[in-house]
Amino acid sequence: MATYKLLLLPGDGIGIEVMAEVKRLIAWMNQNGLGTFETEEGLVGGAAYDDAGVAITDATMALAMAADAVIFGAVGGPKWASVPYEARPEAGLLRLRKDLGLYANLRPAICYPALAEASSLKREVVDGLDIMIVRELTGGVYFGEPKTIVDLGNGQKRAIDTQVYDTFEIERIGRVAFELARKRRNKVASMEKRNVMKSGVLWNEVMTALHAREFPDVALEHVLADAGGMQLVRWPKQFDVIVTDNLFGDMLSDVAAMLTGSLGMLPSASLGDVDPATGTRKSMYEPVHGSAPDIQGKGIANPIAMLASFAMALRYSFGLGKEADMVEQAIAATLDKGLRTADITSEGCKVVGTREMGEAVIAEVARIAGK
Ligand SMILES: NC(=O)C1=CN([C@@H]2O[C@H](COP(=O)(O)OP(=O)(O)OC[C@H]3O[C@@H](n4cnc5c(N)ncnc54)[C@H](O)[C@@H]3O)[C@@H](O)[C@H]2O)C=CC1
Ligand SMILES: CC(C)CC(=O)C(=O)O
Ligand SMILES: [Mg+2]
Repeated sequence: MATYKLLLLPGDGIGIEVMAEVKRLIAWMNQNGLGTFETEEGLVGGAAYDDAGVAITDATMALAMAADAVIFGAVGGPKWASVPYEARPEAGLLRLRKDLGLYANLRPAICYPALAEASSLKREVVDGLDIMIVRELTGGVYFGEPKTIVDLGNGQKRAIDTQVYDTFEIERIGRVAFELARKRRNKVASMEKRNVMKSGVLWNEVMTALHAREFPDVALEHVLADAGGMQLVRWPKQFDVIVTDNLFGDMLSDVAAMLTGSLGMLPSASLGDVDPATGTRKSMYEPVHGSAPDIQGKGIANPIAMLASFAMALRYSFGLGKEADMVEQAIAATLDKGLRTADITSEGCKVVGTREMGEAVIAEVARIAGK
């Protein structure tokens, strides 16, 4: 059995708490012959800033480069509200994404049947929901230059963020979306704002050409991103794959998270190109949520997004699809039994903490694996 090298970056706040449950799962899988994983751990975000004055050190970046996959918790928090902008915790995450070339962020939003009641929307709107948001992750306004605040000298300041997209960036994320759609329900909704943004005009043009040239068998619709947000809460089941830019993808995936019951449910995979020489790709797996300062240290964070992110690592980085299915089935079975963390609780359910939920999921993996 191949040995895989994982770099674990718990980060800050509940990142550390939910990562503890992934560590428990990895240890269990190692002990029970479901995989062979070697783990190393590093600091990122506020934890790295406290230790070394930067949001991620070059040494930790080198470990990330050498790993078969990075498993990331979450960064940030009020403690670091006034650190220099370049050293803010979130800068560590952005550097990992950019330097590892992780341009494709897959954010599946699946509403587990047991959780249809936990959504703020009506059961029939979310029951059976299964959509995939494909967010461009290394371009757009989060990275474009100039990015600055200038003093205008008259008591006013001007903040500048720049939205930049080149054809190749739109094409490669489009390709990821169309290829995923072919394995799903064969539908792509491309979301931009061509009515007010030049980047939206180019996005639309490139997606249309790519579709005609390489993916005419997939249904493509163009949706203005604001209307897309509205449609996501009106009737989300109309969508299969949504492809969009970095900023809109960030926002729309938080919206989609609430369809599934909680931000604590949404996993993600961030992928780079496959290296033709080795057949491998750089990758990082992280929950969609942040460090949740409002609940940190209470032991009540939902570890499911983090555990499901690890399941995505099994599937997308290690070809362990069967094991990934087991973890996902174990999550569903745990929810079916009525166990809930506080963020997804509903009447008649048993509220448990982070650790109890992690242990319950592992117990279900063991049952499914016959161990
Ligand atoms: N990938 C990352 O590391 C991200 C980091 N952040 C950072 O996290 C910090 C807090 O940001 P917020 O806007 O509060 O977003 P957040 O995602 O941390 O929290 C939003 C709300 O969702 C709840 N929540 C999130 N994850 C949960 C979980 N697993 N279980 C139960 N409840 C959960 C929180 O308690 C909070 O009420 C900020 O510094 C922000 O920049 C935000 C988003 C992503
Ligand atoms: C840099 C991150 C904090 C941005 C974000 O919210 C996300 O990627 O989900
Ligand atoms: Mg976000």
